[in-house]
Amino acid sequence: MSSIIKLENIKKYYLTQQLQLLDIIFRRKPVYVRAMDNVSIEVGKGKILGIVGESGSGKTTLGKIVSTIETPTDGKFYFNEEEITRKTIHNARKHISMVFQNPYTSVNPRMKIKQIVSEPLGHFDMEKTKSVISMVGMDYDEIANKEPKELSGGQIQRIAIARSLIKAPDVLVLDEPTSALDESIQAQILDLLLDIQKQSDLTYLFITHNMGVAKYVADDIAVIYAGKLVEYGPVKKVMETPKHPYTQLLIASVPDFEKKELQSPIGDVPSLINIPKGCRFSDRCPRVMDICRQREPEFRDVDGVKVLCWLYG
Ligand SMILES: Nc1ncnc2c1ncn2[C@@H]1O[C@H](COP(=O)(O)OP(=O)(O)OP(=O)(O)O)[C@@H](O)[C@H]1O
Repeated sequence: MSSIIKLENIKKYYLTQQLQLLDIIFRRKPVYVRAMDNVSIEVGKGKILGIVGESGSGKTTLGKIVSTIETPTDGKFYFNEEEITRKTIHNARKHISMVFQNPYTSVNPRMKIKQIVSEPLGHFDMEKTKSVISMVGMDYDEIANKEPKELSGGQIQRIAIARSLIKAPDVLVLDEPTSALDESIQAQILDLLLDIQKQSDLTYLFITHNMGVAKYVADDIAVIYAGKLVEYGPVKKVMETPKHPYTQLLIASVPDFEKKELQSPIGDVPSLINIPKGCRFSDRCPRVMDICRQREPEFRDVDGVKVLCWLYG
């Protein structure tokens, strides 16, 4: 399978504060947030990769790197098997688009809907604007001259999706595209996204904190914890026999008939400034062993799924 997106050992470290003159004089070391550490993933054309993890685990950082909004601190990123460098980034940008979580903050409230949708083109193109607005199930004549405040959250998210499609991208990075919406609307938007993906043979990186949503949409799942990929493989295998204790906790938190709402696993993602020694999940892991607090595990292939856990040697 040839990949359209490939990340190799990607790191993203954010400086917590710019060093001031006094810091330099007193030789204070810069402090970094290690939002992403050695992440490698690969997505085939026309596939959906679900990126799952709790708040603060680094999902948006990964999405921003893939959509070229952020540059990695280290590692390699290939688009259509061509490495992204300063020279090639402009070409990749034309083919990758991102949809953000909050529809109200992702569009300019003072613009008309037709301007919002056509803005990425740099000029107004009525045919293209009409076409993408119809792709998201809306009527151009009805909404073109309206402002965002006249639309519901679900309608604005449809507009944000139309806007992301206007340059006919090959890849969409969808960052929690339904989390800010009412439950009844969430399913409609998920189905719309799946229809568009099939019609246009798009590739999706679908970021979500909800394993249930990932199961519904994705071909493969990448589970991220504290900036590290901890489990990565085909959705069926990951959902049916989750290997990593963190993946098991995430799956247990999905609502079912007894549990009506998504419940966060107990505890918090550790600070990404003072990373704990050994496995980053060891403080919360129900199956922790001595070695987990001493040394970081390495990836193992277990039944076609990559797992970062000492339980598997
Ligand atoms: N520009 C930045 N400067 C400093 N730290 C940042 C920056 N962007 C993200 N971070 C930090 O990186 C870590 C990962 O953040 P990220 O937004 O990628 O996580 P997330 O899994 O998407 O969480 P959420 O679902 O809450 O958005 C967090 O600790 C966050 O505070």
